[in-house]
Amino acid sequence: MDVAIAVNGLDHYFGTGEARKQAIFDVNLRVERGKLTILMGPSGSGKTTVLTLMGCLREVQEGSVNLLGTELNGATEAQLIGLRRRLGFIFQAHNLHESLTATQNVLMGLQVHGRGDDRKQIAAAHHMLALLGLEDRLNYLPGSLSGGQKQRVAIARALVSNPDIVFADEPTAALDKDSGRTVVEMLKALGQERGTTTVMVTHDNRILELADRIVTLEEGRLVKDEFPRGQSLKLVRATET
Ligand SMILES: Nc1ncnc2c1ncn2[C@@H]1O[C@H](COP(=O)(O)OP(=O)(O)OP(=O)(O)O)[C@@H](O)[C@H]1O
Repeated sequence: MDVAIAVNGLDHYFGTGEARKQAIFDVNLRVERGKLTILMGPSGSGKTTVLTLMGCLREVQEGSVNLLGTELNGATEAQLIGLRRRLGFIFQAHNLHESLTATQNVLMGLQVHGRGDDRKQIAAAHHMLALLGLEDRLNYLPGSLSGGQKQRVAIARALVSNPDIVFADEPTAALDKDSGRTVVEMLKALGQERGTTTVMVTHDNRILELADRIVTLEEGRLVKDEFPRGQSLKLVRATET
């Protein structure tokens, strides 16, 4: 398979000295390019820690994370900056700039990449907002948007740069059933059309059926790895060799 992320023997610790506590234990995972992988598990099982380790948002302490062909354990700051440019992040706390309109917030997702001229960038931002059903909210400030609308602006900001990998932590939590499903269907379509890989942490049972793969963590360990469309882990491993 075409691997976007390969995790091997990943451990992670929080705290120092006597307070040092292991949160992640020997996680091994290969994430296939263009697929939607969901991370599940009880609160405190380590989902966000694994997501942020894979997304270069936390330093890899032990084990290996190979992201888009680059090893993160021991990577230089320049390598990490280069890699982060190829990633999109959608988090629960959407961190929109309150003084910027929806369009301007989405443009932030492009300007850090320094791409294209203004007109093209604005058209891309408007297109992405329209895909998320916000065509009549382009010039609204976050303060005048609902929680679900703000979340969709954050999603547009993450996707507008056409990232190779999208890391999403509870992206549908603030959305009603239909808009939650629409967002996940969009991420799936991006996988099929552009090869975008999505890794998503969710408790939202309503979207599980859309996943290509569901990985379950418990107490920092990977305990289940399922392919809902009947493809078994064994088969995938067999085609790798
Ligand atoms: N910054 C931190 N300092 C100390 N311990 C932490 C820190 N972040 C996470 N932990 C601990 O690591 C473990 C895994 O936390 P993590 O946030 O990854 O779990 P989670 O599965 O994402 O939980 P939730 O579903 O509640 O978001 C927990 O025991 C948590 O208390």
